Formats: sequence, C-alpha cells, structure tokens
Amino acid sequence: MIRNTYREFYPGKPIALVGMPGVGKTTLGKLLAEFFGIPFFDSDNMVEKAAGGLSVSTIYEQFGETVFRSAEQSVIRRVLKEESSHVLATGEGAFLEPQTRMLLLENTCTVYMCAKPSHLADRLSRKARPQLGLPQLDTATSMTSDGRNLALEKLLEEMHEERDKLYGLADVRVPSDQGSYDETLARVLDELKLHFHII
Ligand SMILES: Nc1ncnc2c1ncn2[C@@H]1O[C@H](COP(=O)(O)OP(=O)(O)O)[C@@H](O)[C@H]1O
Ligand SMILES: O=C(O)C1=C[C@@H](OP(=O)(O)O)[C@@H](O)[C@H](O)C1
Ligand SMILES: [Mg+2]
Repeated sequence: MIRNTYREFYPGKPIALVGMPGVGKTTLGKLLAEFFGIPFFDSDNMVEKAAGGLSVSTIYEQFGETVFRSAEQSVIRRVLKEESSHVLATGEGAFLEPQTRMLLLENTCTVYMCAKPSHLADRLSRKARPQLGLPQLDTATSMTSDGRNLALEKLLEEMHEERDKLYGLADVRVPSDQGSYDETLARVLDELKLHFHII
C-alpha cells in the first residue's frame, strides 16, 4: 500500500533518525531502508563491530561514555563517507554531541522521531535490549497497579525536557507514538516529501 502511494522517491542524501531511547529509530530505520531498497546502518551496531564485538554496555562500563561517543562519531563519519544512499539509525545520545550533530546536519536529512515520555516508558519496559543512561529504577515502589512505571516516566520526562530543543534542530519532526509502523513510516515519508518539496 505504502509502496504504491509513494513510489520510488528518495531525497538524494542519507536519512538519519534521531531521538529519545525507545522511540523506534532502529525499528523504523530498517523499514524505511527496506522501503527505499537501500542499506540500513545502526550506529550502536557499527560501534560494536568496530570494537570487535564488545556490546555497547561493555564499552560504556570498560571505557566510559567519552570513548563511546568518540567511536560513535568515527563510525558515523565513515559510513557517511563510504555510503551515499542509506538510512542511519543513531543512538539516543549521538545527536546531543555537538560535532556528531554538525556532521549529521551537514550530510544527512535528519528526522527527529518523537513520542510522549509516558509512551516511551511503556515501550522501554518491554524492550529486550538493556537501555543505558536510565539508572536501575526500583520497580517495586514505582509501579502503579495498572502497570505504569512512574519513576521511569518522570526520568524520561526530564530527559525529554532537556533534549527536545536539540533534537528539534533536525530537518523534520515526526510523531512516533500514534498508530502502526506503517502509519509512522507514511508520516516520515510525508515529512520528507514536504521538506524536499516533492509533490
Ligand atoms: N509505532 C511504533 N513505532 C516504533 N516502535 C514501536 C511502535 N510500537 C511499538 N514499538 C516498539 O518500541 C521499541 C522501539 O525500539 P527501537 O526501535 O530499538 O527504538 P530506538 O532505536 O529508538 O531505541 C521496539 O521494541 C518496537 O517494537
Ligand atoms: O547513545 C547512547 O548512549 C545509547 C543509545 C541507545 O540506543 P537507542 O537510542 O537506539 O535505544 C542504547 O544502545 C544505549 O542505551 C546507549
Ligand atoms: Mg536503536
């Protein structure tokens, strides 16, 4: 359905997805790349490969965030140099780092995927991959009877408040908490078309 509606339109430069943890950068990034028939890259996976298979959490633990950010910037720089058309899902912290942000703003079409913090809290509590940057929360005392994790929601609200302006520097902004994957994908495509004045 989506393929028929949008046919073969591609904005002509890489598309980079930025935003909060759990907003769907990796999931939607893969779908977007599949839609365009172009390669998909995820900066977290690229860093893990470059580190000989060490996981993101191990890199954080053993070397710290500064080393991780620097590795992240190198792999992003490399993929932008080597691959002309692709979709890149960044890790949540990448776009907050000034040099990486500049690199992405200058060389890609950046898409800020956004969602309500309460929605992200719900998604993250179901997500298989452990999420760094979110301290271990005492789930026993912060869970409500209807299964909401209030401490996680509060933390994500604070993160959102702090970061929304920076993520908002992206070229386009797409809500990612309403509807199915297909609907979100269609919203990304609509925003890209508007941005590039493609009718
Ligand atoms: N409409 C939706 N859009 C994006 N992700 C969704 C949606 N509904 C549920 N999810 C779930 O939310 C999680 C998003 O995780 P992921 O794609 O890894 O996000 P990120 O890379 O931004 O951290 C996945 O487990 C995905 O299945
Ligand atoms: O930038 C970061 O510090 C991280 C990004 C996350 O990726 P997502 O934003 O894709 O969840 C995740 O790998 C990890 O928690 C650390
Ligand atoms: Mg991801």
